[in-house]
Amino acid sequence: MGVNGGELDEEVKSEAGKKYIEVKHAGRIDAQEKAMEHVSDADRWFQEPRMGQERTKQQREYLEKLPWLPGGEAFFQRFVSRVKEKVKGALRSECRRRVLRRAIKKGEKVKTHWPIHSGKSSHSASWLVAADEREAEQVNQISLVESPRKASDQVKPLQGIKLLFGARPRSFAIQTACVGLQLRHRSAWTRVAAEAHGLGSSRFQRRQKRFGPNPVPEPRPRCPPLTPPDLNGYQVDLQQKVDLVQDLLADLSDVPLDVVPSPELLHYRHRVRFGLRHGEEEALDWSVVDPESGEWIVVKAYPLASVRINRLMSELREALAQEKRLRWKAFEVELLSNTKGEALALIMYHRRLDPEDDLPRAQALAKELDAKVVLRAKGQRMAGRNSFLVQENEVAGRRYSQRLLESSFFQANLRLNQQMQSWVTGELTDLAASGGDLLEIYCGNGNFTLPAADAWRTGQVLATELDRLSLAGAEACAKEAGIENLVFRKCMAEAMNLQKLRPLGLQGPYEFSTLLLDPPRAGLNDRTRKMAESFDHVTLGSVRFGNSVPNTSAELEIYISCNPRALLRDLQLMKTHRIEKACLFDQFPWTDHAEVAVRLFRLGASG
Ligand SMILES: C[S@@+](CC[C@H](N)C(=O)[O-])C[C@H]1O[C@@H](n2cnc3c(N)ncnc32)[C@H](O)[C@@H]1O
Repeated sequence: MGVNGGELDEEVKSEAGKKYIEVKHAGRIDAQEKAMEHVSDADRWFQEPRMGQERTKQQREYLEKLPWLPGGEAFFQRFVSRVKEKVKGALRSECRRRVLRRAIKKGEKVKTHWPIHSGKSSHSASWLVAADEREAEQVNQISLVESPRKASDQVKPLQGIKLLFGARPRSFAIQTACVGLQLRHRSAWTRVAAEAHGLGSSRFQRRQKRFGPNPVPEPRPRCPPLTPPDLNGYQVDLQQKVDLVQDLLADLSDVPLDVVPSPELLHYRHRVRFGLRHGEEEALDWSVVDPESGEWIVVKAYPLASVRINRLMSELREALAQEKRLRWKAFEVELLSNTKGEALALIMYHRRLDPEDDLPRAQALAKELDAKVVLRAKGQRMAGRNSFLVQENEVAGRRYSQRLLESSFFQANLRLNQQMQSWVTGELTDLAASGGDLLEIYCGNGNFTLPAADAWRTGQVLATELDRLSLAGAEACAKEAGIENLVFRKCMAEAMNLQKLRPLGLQGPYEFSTLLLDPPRAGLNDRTRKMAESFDHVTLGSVRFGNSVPNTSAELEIYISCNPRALLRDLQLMKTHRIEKACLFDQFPWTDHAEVAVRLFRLGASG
C-alpha cells in the first residue's frame, strides 16, 4: 500500500461507549486514486436504479451476464482472501502493528481514514477495521465496517467492495481491488464479500444457493520451514497427511490410499513469491507473512525452493541494490525456474512503468542474472520475447513440453508433477478402452492434456480453461508435439453447456464419456458438479470428470484435488459416484498441502 509521505496520527476516541484508536493519514493512496477511475466506470453498470427509474437495457444485459464474469465461487474465494490479506497488511503497515496490538489487547477497535481523491471530486472514504482479539488471531475473522461519515452517525456494516467488476473483468487486478477496497452500496458482489466477513444478507443466501457452497474452512497452515528441516522426520510428516486424507475419505470409501512421496525433499519448488520490504539501506528484503503469527519474516534463503531460485534470490537482491530505478516502488517478486536450471524473475510495481527507461534496464538486468526478467505494473507488462520458461516432461516414454508463465498456474513441484501426469495418463489409457470422447476442464497450460490426448487416440479431446495465456501456451505445445485429436477452447467451467458447443466454435458431434478435472482450491460449484454428475468417468480435484453424454450409462469418474476438504465436500454432494481409486501426491513436503487424485465409479453401473 503506497502512501505518499503520509504521517500517521493516533488518537484514542470513544463512540457509543466503545473505545477505539483513530489513525489518520495526511497522505494519499495512489492505487486508490487510480482504482477510482474503474469504480466510476463500474458504477454505470451496477448502480441501483433510482426510485421510479428502470435499469437501461445495456445495464440489464450486463447484469444478466454477471454470474459468469468473476469466475464463480473460486473467484470469490480468491478475492475475499486477498481482501483480507490486504487489510491485514494495511493494518500492519499503516496502523502500525504496535498500535493494533495494543488495541487488540485492550479489546479496542482501530479506525483508519484513507482519503480518496478522484479526478473531479474528492471525498473521504474512511472506514473502520474492527479487530477484536479473536479476529486478530485469525486472518479469516477480520471484519470490515464502514465508518461513520460524521462522528454522530451510526457505524454501518460495510456494504460494498464492488469496484473492479466493471466492463473488463479480465483486467480486474485483485491487487488493486484489495488495495483500493472501494466502498460502494448494494452490490451483490459486495454482499458476498461482506458475508465472508460475517455480515450476512438474504441476497447473499440466494446467490449462495445458485453458486453452491462456500469454500470449505481450512485450518490455518503452518509456516513452511525457512531453514532446512531434519530430513529424518519426513516419514512422520507424510504419515500425518496420509492419516488426514484417510480420515476425510473414510465416510465415502474404504479403498486403500496410494501414496506418492515427493522425489525431492528440499529444493522441490519451482515457483515462489515474496513481498519486497524496503529497508533502511539500499537493499530490498525478500519477505513472507508467517501464517501462524501474521508477522513479516525476512527470508534470506528458502530451502524448499529450487537451487536456481535460491541463487537468483541473492543475485537479484544484489543487482537491485545497485539499481535505484528498478527498486523504486517495487513491492513483490515472483521467481520461477525449470528443471534445466533456467529462471525467470517477475518484479511488480506500484507505479507506471516507462518503456524508454525501465525496459532497457530490465534487459540489462536479465543479461546480468542470466535469467528472463518481466516487469509488471497495473495494466502494464514489460518483457522481452518468449518471456516464459519451457519445461520438458517425460510421460509414458514420450517427451512433452509445457510453458511456465509468471502469474499463471503451474504445478510447482515439477518432478512430482511428472508422476502425477503418469498416473492420470495411466488411468486415461485404461478408460479410453470404454470409448467416447474426453473433456478436460481447468486444463491450465496443458499439463495433463497433452499426454492425455495421446492416451485417448481412439476419440477426440476437448480441453477448456479460463486463462488465455495458459491456453495459448498449451495450444503451442500441442502443435509442437503434433497432437491432432485435441482442441482447446477458452471457456469458464461453470458456463460450459454440453448441449450447446457451437458458441465455442466447435464442429462435429462430441460423445463425451470421460471428464478430467483439476479445479482450483475451492473445488466445484453447483453447476460444474451437476455437469460432472452426468459423466461416466470422473477425475476430480486437481483434474477431471467423466462421461458427458446425458442419459448414457457412464460408470467411472476420476477427481484430483489440491484440497482434500473441498474434494470431500464435492464427493459428499455428488451422490452419483463413489471412489474407486485414490492416490495422495505429496506435492509440498513440510507443509500441510496434500494433492489427492481419485477415480470415481458411477453408482448403479454394471462395470
Ligand atoms: C489447479 S489449476 C490446474 C491446471 C492444470 N490442470 C495443471 O495441472 O497445471 C486450475 C486451473 O483452473 C483455471 N480456472 C480457475 N477457475 C476457472 C473457471 N471458473 N473456469 C475455467 N478455468 C478456471 C485456472 O486458470 C487454473 O489454470
